[in-house]
Amino acid sequence: MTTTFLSSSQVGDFDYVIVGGGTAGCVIASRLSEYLPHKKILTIEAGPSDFNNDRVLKLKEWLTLLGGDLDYDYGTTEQPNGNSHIRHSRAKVLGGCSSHNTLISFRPFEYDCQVWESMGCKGWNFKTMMRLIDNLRNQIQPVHNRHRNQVCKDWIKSCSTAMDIPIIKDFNQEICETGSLQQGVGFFSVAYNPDDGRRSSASVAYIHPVLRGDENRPNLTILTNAWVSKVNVSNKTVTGVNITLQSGTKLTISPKIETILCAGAVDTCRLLLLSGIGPSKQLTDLSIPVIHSLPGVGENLLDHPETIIMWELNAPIPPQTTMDSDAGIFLRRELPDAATSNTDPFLNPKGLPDGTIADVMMHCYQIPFCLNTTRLGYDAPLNAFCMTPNIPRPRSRGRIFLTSSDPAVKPSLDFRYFTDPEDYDAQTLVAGLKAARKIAQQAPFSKWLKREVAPGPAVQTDQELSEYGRKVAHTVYHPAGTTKMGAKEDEMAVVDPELKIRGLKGVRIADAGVFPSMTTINPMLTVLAVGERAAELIAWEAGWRGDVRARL
Ligand SMILES: Cc1cc2nc3c(=O)[nH]c(=O)nc-3n(C[C@H](O)[C@H](O)[C@H](O)COP(=O)(O)OP(=O)(O)OC[C@H]3O[C@@H](n4cnc5c(N)ncnc54)[C@H](O)[C@@H]3O)c2cc1C
Repeated sequence: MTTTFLSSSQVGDFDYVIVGGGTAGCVIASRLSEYLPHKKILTIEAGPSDFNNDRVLKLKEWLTLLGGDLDYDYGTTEQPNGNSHIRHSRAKVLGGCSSHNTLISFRPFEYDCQVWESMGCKGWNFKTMMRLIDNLRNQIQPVHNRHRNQVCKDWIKSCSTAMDIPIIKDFNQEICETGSLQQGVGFFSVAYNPDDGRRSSASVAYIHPVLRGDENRPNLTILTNAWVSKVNVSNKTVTGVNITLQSGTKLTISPKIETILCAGAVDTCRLLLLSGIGPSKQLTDLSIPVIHSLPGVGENLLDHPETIIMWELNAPIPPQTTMDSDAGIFLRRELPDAATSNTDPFLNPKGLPDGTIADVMMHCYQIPFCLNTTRLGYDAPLNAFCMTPNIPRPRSRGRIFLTSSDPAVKPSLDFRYFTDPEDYDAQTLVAGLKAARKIAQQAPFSKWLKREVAPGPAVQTDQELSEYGRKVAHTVYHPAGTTKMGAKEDEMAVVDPELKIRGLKGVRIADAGVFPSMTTINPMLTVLAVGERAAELIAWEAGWRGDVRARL
């Protein structure tokens, strides 16, 4: 059972404390309680439980959760080259963002792992990542036949013909076999149960079996509706955290062994900064005592920005779907191995060649996904189809920082969208928009289309497309990298390859914040793998020898 109550006599009972019962946090809670049955584990989640809550569990309802009571709903700072109006949804519920996202599931590319290793992330290679992902408990498969509608099928056919690229039956199988995706189109793999349309989120896959009583874990306590406000440090050792229960009661929890921070790429660094762990100048300027100087906290904010092109349809979309975004296309716009000429040493420090792996991606949306187009005056037709070109390996990077020592003030998220000096990011969107138009002219998909709504036929030149594409730019909701993993010599790294915070004992970070660079694809499976890896590393240190391959 989950609980919202903890008594003051229990504060010293636990061996491990996990902050955040989100995507990675649920994996770690489940695995640690399995691997170390004699250790007591406490998971502290700010939001409520998702157990038996169909409002959260029904995947198709995902959009209704955004901006609501289960969303931290972060804004962005002014984005001179992009869109300053983007809202960054982050879930406040057990399962974290895997409880309100679209659960599109991709394995990382071998190239992504090579770049990570080249940045000092020893042991995070493709073989290990594939082993960890093979071990995930989520139910993941390509969109079921019963959820494939005719518009989407026709779109896939037209993508294949117009761009002269293969239809991929199973993207993840392709990644396993070849290490990446080149150009191709197909239905996504999704973590869901096709029989009832419910999520196979981190909480459903890892925690619900315990809550249902199918798995017995007397050593696991899941405290919900409890906010962690501070990480406590003494003599360069994290001694635990301060929390506020739903009742308002404040407690200090002191684990016997370790604290694991899994509050996500925004909230882990928010919590660290408020605790005095981060860039000294920022903290001093805000009169927050510097407990441990770490310049990298909040830097290296990564995301997958996307833009949108929308058509009105001749007829309503047939009802079959998983969550209105069932398929996607991968393209290559740059010459082979173009990444070697990237001049930013922090993005690809060893100049690893990227061959011809995909560098443009588009999701399709079978709904009017018009959050950002209506603001510019475009209409929102009832029957609409959108393509959303995104930048798989973006070159602009931003930062998260505090503007106040008041914990109630949300941190500022400055993504610095489209600020890379080579204009690579904006050009990628332009290439995507042009490809989308080419696909729209191709039967059988073209037969469904009545008119292009946005940007509309008047917008034609590369410059016009770039301007439009950046103005309506949105996020694929993938913030990462703000407490990045890296080598000892990299002073901007926040954690080492064992996920331990530099210079502190008794603490690790395991969430999307540890990504040193962005994965080419949607990150959720990689975050789940970070959770699996963290659990192995922690359990190994405590004497678990369940999988000898777990050693670095
Ligand atoms: C709308 C949306 C759609 C997405 N779609 C996809 C997709 O289809 N495929 C994909 O691969 N990725 C997708 N993503 C991204 C993916 O879901 C995230 O990258 C991933 O889930 C992040 O996991 P995490 O463990 O880092 O953080 P989270 O899952 O966000 O977990 C953090 C947890 O910590 C809790 N927490 C935060 N602060 C505190 C605190 N102070 N005290 C206590 N608890 C706290 C939060 O409530 C939350 O439960 C999407 C994301 C969103 C928002």
